[in-house]
Amino acid sequence: MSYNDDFIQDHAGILGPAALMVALILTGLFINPLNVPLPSFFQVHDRKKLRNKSKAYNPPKSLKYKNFLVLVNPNAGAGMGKLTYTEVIKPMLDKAKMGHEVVFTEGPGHASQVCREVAEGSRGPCDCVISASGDGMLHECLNGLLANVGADDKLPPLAVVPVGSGNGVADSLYGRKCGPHVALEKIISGKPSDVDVMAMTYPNKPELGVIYDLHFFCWAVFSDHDFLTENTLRWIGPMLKMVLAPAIVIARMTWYSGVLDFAPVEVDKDLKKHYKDPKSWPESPDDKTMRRCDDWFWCMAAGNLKEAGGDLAATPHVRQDEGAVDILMVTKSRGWVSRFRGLMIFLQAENGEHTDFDDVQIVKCNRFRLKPGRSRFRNSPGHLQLSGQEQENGEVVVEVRSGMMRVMK
Ligand SMILES: Nc1ncnc2c1ncn2[C@@H]1O[C@H](COP(=O)(O)OP(=O)(O)OP(=O)(O)O)[C@@H](O)[C@H]1O
Repeated sequence: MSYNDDFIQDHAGILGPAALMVALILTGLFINPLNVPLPSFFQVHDRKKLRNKSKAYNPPKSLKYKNFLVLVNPNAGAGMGKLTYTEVIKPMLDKAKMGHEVVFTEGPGHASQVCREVAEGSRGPCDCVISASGDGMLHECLNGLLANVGADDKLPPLAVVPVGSGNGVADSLYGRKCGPHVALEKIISGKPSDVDVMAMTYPNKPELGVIYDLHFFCWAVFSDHDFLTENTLRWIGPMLKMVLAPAIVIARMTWYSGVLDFAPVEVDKDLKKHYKDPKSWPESPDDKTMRRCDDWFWCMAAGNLKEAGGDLAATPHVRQDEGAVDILMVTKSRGWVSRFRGLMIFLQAENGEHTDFDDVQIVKCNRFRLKPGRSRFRNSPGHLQLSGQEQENGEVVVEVRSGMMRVMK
């Protein structure tokens, strides 16, 4: 037996864990394949990559907007908010000679408070509010800006630099998986464009006021999915949870009873083939301008932008400024959808091709009312969400406010 063999035998108990530790550190430093949140010490590899790309940025000569407010969620996604600010946002804005104020948010509610101050004019001039975050904090910024808005108030446009786990707004505005450099480049040289806003109220709980969203309303399968990614599976990191969550919701295949009334609007001729004829549903007994879908739902969502996040083009034909949203439904009246079929719908939604399935129904509307019921076997009320943010569950009315906000793109 050689000296090496003796050494291995004597230290067998410690060598295994030590090797594992070294492997983990190397993985964290150089690869991080699961994209798990890492302490800043481990982010050397990401820092270099981001810095080099920022160095290559060549800003246009004359730029109209000068004062940006940057809100950074340091805990969004893989915890890359601060790093993205120091290695991408600050250097690129400096290169473009744009002034900016930065705020690192300290927790939920902070971004909305700052945006409220912006809307009230108590924070100085602001040409654009950039949320370096996922969809959730952008939703907060929108609600802060619109909290006390008057009809003539001129609000700064919103923009988002994607650092979250769900980046559906950035995917829709700047291109899927665009990354922070591409998004910021488009923001810096972009111009404001109108975007519709969904205004949600609770008819039985007026004290909850109005909650706004410019992206995605969901109930049933999408909100079950987002509840898993935001809560139960948050600790395993952004990449793994995005793989596990769809697998879990498809395995469970939960159906919810509910009553949906929607006010249909005309669809462009060339897009009609992707939409269901609203006359397939009866008039609502409560409102003759609406159609009623009283059914079991596996899926019910309303999208104002094409991308829901997580590489799903859930409502691929909607436009951000048409004064309407697209409702996506899978209901029992077209037959109970099997798990395999559910999986196919998820897979096809990656390219937005699910809208051509017979059991997927898409309608365009400018107002809807949802009375969510309970799930079929577990009697669970499910979840209501706006941009992945959990909302109080109950009967809701959603109205589309045409061009109520602007986004920089
Ligand atoms: N410093 C902070 N610490 C913890 N949570 C924060 C902080 N700042 C903001 N938040 C909250 O975190 C939530 C999620 O934010 P965000 O969308 O930026 O991240 P995310 O990880 O991508 O989440 P999502 O899964 O919604 O995409 C929001 O509700 C926001 O208010």
